[in-house]
Amino acid sequence: MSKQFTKAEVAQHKGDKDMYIIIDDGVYDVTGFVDDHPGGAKILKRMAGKDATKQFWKYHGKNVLEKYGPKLRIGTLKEEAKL
Ligand code: HEM
Repeated sequence: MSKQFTKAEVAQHKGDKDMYIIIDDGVYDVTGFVDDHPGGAKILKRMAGKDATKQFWKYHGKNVLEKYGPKLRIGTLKEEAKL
């Protein structure tokens, strides 16, 4: 079973050497990828620790996640009670 993260846990990983982002229900470690990102490091760093679902699907298709997802995905977003 893949590791589960809360949004609060992901939010702690927003440093240059420790960078997670959320896309849909997946948590991705983009630390080693950020400098290779074809869209630039800056735009990706701005989403560090956050839910980048909307931004991701605005600029990329499913094929991008199929290609890079397996290498970068480290777990799943934990379902949290909605108040
Ligand atoms: C796991 C996360 C991500 C991966 C694997 C990824 C990967 C890529 C790839 C492969 C491309 C080139 C696309 C192509 O050649 O068609 C690209 C372009 C781009 N990405 Fe990302 N990306 C990620 C996250 C993000 C996020 C969160 C943003 C926005 C905040 C972003 C913004 C962009 C932009 C603006 C481009 C350039 C689009 C263009 O030239 O038309 N990316 N990305």
